[in-house]
Amino acid sequence: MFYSIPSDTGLLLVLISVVALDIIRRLVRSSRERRSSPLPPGPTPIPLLGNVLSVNIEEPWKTYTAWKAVYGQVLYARLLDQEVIVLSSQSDAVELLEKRSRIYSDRPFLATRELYGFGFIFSFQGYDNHWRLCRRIFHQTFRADTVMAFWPMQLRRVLKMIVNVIDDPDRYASYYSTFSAAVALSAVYGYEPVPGNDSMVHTVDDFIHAALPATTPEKAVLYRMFPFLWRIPDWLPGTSLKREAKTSCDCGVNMVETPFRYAQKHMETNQDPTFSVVSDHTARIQQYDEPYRSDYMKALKHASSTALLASTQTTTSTIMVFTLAMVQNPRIWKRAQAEIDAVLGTDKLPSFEDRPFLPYIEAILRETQRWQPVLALGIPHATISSDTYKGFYIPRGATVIANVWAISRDEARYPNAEKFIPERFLTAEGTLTDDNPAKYVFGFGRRICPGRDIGDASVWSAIAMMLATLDFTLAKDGEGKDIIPEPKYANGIARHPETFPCCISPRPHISKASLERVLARNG
Ligand code: HEM
Repeated sequence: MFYSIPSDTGLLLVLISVVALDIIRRLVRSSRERRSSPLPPGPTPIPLLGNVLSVNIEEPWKTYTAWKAVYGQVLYARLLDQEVIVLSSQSDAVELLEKRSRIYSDRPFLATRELYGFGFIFSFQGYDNHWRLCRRIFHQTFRADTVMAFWPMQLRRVLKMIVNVIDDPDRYASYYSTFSAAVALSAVYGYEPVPGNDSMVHTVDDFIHAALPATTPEKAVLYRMFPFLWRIPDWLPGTSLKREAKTSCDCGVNMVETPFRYAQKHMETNQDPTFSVVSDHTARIQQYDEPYRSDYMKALKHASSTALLASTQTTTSTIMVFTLAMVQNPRIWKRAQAEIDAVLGTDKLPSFEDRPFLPYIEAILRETQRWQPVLALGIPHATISSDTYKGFYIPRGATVIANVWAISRDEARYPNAEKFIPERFLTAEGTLTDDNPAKYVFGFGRRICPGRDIGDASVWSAIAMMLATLDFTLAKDGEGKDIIPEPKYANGIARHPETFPCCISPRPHISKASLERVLARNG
């Protein structure tokens, strides 16, 4: 793992010692700060490394969930010098991250953030004025009562996605990505990508691929433990980390600037530009003077590119999870189709006004969010000051993780939690229960996902429209035998099943031509 470290072992030992002393100094300081209350229970740490070697790096949520069984719902671990509090119940997450949000709304230091050009992603930004401004921009365009302006565009983009899937079913996953990127590009920049090979969609993909290695915990640990790696001169052999980081920075700049330039040009040349985050806020910016105007412009660029990134991965991953669940459970999509046909008939496609009358579709959406949460540990928070909770000491600067995976796997609340069972969200009368996973899969408190309303609308429209128009069956091998999908999960920015073989085809009364007619009628 450390093959790219320079061969000067003497220098290396000195530097490791410096890092080790630094860890000891910080641990001594934080233990002095500790008063009478004990830390929450947790696994026994080993000197310096803490519990880092006991964590499943690929799927840390599984380690934390296993620890919950031993140490309880509020536990403490140490990863190198990083103190971590894991909250494995919704009520503790609400109590701390929401009710005490003035303490729990910071983000932990991410060693790879600046190095890999993530500085613009405000999801990782500390709790400061720049974050507040980005958040306000988001809220003004994406709050629950304004996102309805995007509904017609979202329904149109879903239909285009379904037409493409009918045309070329083997590439379904790539059409899901185009759909998610198209909604974000349209809502944020007023840009309508072309299907297949759109250059703007590529700017997002390029950044994700370049930046992905840096999002792995191993890389963050590497840089945290050996910050001098970044200062290795370029001429030394084995400086691939630096090259990787430079590519990521270049792609990041491209992702921030290219769509933004497009949006500005579009506004200059159109009397009536499409409503979007950029058009909305470029108008608002005019009322301010410098230096606030420059701060606002910077925040607008950062909020816009963060929206593009945050929405693309999460939406695609959720639709992938839904598809897997449907292919594995034909009974469920057949029941959903029966509900749609009973409520709407077979001549009409679902729209948002129909949503309250389709509880089974809603239950499928909830179960999709619960069954395989795409952000299994949310995004970690950090404490701004120390705190005491349930008699335990919570240190200042601790990383605080809401373990969404553990919440979704609580057998008392969700019997047979590994199974996909939408009925768990329905009463005996067929109405929805009060349990809504949206209350935990979108995070908590002041950092709760600000794109949740538009994200929810994208996912609902995709699920409802796909169920109304498509059948989901097992693919066949060369001998005509069913291929049972055994999906592997990719744990990148958002967790999702990798593409798996399946057969997605139009329902008997649906054809590509009939959907194209609907699209033509709706512009
Ligand atoms: C559709 C599925 C989505 C899921 C499951 C999801 C989930 C989450 C979660 C768990 C967080 C962390 C919340 C916390 O720290 O407590 C988050 C943050 C965030 N999400 Fe989403 N999200 C989704 C869609 C979107 C969309 C569509 C957008 C943009 C339009 C978006 C933009 C953001 C941003 C900007 C943040 C960072 C907020 C901050 O740090 O203050 N998300 N999301």
